[in-house]
Amino acid sequence: MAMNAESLEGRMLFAIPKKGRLHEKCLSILAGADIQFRRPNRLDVCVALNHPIALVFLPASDIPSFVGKGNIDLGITGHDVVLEGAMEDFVTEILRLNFGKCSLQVQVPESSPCKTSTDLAGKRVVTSFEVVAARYFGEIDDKLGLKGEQRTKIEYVGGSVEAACSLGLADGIIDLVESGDTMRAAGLHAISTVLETEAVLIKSTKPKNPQFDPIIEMITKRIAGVIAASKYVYIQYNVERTHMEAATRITPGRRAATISPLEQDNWVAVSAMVEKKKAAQIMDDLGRIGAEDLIIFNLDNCRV
Ligand SMILES: Nc1ncnc2c1ncn2[C@@H]1O[C@H](COP(=O)(O)OP(=O)(O)OP(=O)(O)O)[C@@H](O)[C@H]1O
Ligand SMILES: O=P(O)(O)OC[C@H]1O[C@H](OP(=O)(O)OP(=O)(O)O)[C@H](O)[C@@H]1O
Repeated sequence: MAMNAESLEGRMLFAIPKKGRLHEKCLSILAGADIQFRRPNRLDVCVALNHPIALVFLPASDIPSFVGKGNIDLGITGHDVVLEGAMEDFVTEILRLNFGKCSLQVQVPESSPCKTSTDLAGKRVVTSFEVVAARYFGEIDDKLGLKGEQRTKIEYVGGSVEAACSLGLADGIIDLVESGDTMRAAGLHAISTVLETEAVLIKSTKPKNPQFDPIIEMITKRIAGVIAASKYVYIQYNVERTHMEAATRITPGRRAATISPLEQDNWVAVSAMVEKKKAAQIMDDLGRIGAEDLIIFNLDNCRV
């Protein structure tokens, strides 16, 4: 189906990274929020089948400026990408999405004498994040009173940043680190963290189309539910009434734990949402205070 301005009339435009690290997760968020679409091969704009929304598939790095300028109403990208696009005053990060988590770090060869970013000041730094890097080293250079040629030389490369030191192009780099595998394989180590990032849902600070506020709010709530459902599990267990207080200290729930009496005297059933990453530890702790019949349920979706 060819897309024209008419078919987009009255539709809230929602930008999604078209490829790269964030793409797949965004598709599962759209599915979880029940935004249905059929994307014809190679087409970057497609209308949702069940909402007045059009999805626009764009490079993650272009999304902040489109949203910031108001050409697109809503978008998903990385927090790092917002900062690199210098768009933090033009977009509002309405939700953290709990994926695409990594850190932007200053790295040097294992053998480098530079132990801190200050040691690296004045030298050559290669990065794909030239805006963030210039700001970061600009402040250090200012503090050290470095002028002109003495200041840190930031050079942009589009990818394979980790190769720059071994190629003799740089004394250090600024690049994203998740597991650290890329950094270690290149014989580098981190000497400082410039920022922590994760995927974010963004809208314009000054929306051009305020008529879309209600649908943006609805989609935001749905996505928040999808994220919470992936972050939390539901735990249910039985415990003697005398241990109830200790038990609810371990599983206080988001608002409060649900406690129901059991037919068996002096026993209660407790259920509560707990963070998925803490679930194993919580089960150990509950076992220690005598909780029994522990069951963990995954959540498909929720509103919290
Ligand atoms: N290793 C990683 N772990 C987690 N998130 C990451 C990682 N690398 C990148 N990201 C996040 O994904 C965003 C986009 O990174 P990615 O490398 O996929 O983009 P891209 O370079 O625009 O894509 P492509 O290389 O396909 O053009 C980053 O800005 C960051 O927010
Ligand atoms: O710490 P790690 O888990 O190794 O991840 C970090 C790597 O991931 C990203 O690159 P990506 O693999 O997306 O490729 P790119 O260099 O083409 O962006 C980033 O630029 C690092 O190189």
